[in-house]
Amino acid sequence: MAIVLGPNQYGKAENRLVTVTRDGDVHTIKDLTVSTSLRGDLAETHLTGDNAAVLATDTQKNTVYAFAKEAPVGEIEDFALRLARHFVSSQEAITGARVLIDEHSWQRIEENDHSFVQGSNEKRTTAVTVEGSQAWVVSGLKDLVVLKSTGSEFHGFPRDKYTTLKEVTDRILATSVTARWRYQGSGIDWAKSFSEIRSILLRTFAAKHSLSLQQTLYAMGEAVLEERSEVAEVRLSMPNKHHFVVDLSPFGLENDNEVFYAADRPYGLIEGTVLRDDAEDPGQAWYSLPTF
Ligand SMILES: O=c1[nH]c(=O)c2[nH]c(=O)[nH]c2[nH]1
Repeated sequence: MAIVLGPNQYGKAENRLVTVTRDGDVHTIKDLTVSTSLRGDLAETHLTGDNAAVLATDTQKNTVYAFAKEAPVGEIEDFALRLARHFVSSQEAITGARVLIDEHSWQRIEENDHSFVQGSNEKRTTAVTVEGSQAWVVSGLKDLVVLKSTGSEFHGFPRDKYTTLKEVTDRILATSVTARWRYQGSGIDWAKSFSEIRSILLRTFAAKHSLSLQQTLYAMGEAVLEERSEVAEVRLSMPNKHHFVVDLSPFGLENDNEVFYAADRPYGLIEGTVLRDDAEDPGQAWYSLPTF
């Protein structure tokens, strides 16, 4: 029996980067959390502590900030691609790089040129992987919280001796959507694609009469694939943010689906992938991202 080093990567996680771009007096800000990780011939540092191949995580952090100055950050996908390609092309030992970026939202305060209010907690995301000359872009969003106050039912599930859940034909359906979609093809307008996919997800959540959150999840992924040819695969993670009808009968009151207890845990966690059956195999890079 021999003990060997398995897959490994290293980098600087969650660099907080804010840029201010000035067009005369009008400022624009970008607020990003950038994580880098590198892979390659890194056995020596693990086995002997020889760091000749180790581009320090501190250097990776500095590169993120320097790149933000040297050229406009632009769309997060382009910034991530630039960084990942730089690490792979400039370091002989490094054969692969992954750059994850979350973009936090700020909105301009009224007509003010340089004051902003933080938007919701929703983030736009990207995960770019470069291996040699190949690149994969998986973009998405997280913490997109949505609720519909009707148009949702849940019944027909098995009843065993532990089942207490009532069947319902009208309930609140609420979730916090994490979506990741894998791009295929080239020449993609990242900003336009993002905003159209986001509105497809919202529109489908709202319009689809739901018999289960699973059905809603599939419909949301299916709609993205039907409308956006640049997307090969969509992964969705959707916690069921339960809203329980409060029993008001002890107070002699009838609750006609009007008063709810919004539970924060435990929550049902519904996760799934919707894909084209002829999508090209993305290889290891996609599969080694977090599954959902
Ligand atoms: O849409 C739902 N899917 C479930 O799997 C489930 N399970 C549950 O208790 N409530 C719900 N709702």
